Amino acid sequence: MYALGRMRSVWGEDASDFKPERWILDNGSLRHEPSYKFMAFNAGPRACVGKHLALLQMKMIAVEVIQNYDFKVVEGHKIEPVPSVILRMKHGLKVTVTKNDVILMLAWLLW
Ligand code: HEM
Repeated sequence: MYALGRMRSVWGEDASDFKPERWILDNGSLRHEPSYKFMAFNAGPRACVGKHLALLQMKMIAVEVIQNYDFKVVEGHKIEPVPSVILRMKHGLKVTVTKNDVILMLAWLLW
């Protein structure tokens, strides 16, 4: 898959593994990578000035949503990226969203 191949070439063979500890050095400090490895906000003197605000908002939304809902990808749904500068999903991401074990809706997350 294009996106996974690209991720591995930048972040290593275990790129798709959930490993938060990959960002912590043996001495306990944070590991920094060159900003050019993550192009969404670009890098250098004209990089996006809203980057930290945007990332903070995304994290706040993710925490709220993950704490209150469960997401399950609909079986058989084809997950395919669109090869482009930004990472989009060709068919969206079809998921079942549940809260307190009650099925609320069948949602299409287009991003
Ligand atoms: C997901 C959200 C965002 C993405 C992906 C994004 C991405 C980008 C990119 C790619 C650039 C061009 C950088 C370059 O020319 O090298 C840019 C510039 C800029 N962004 Fe964002 N941005 C986001 C959110 C925001 C927010 C929330 C703000 C303001 C609160 C903001 C303010 C700006 C400004 C002022 C520039 C121009 C910087 C300059 O030319 O010196 N952006 N952004």
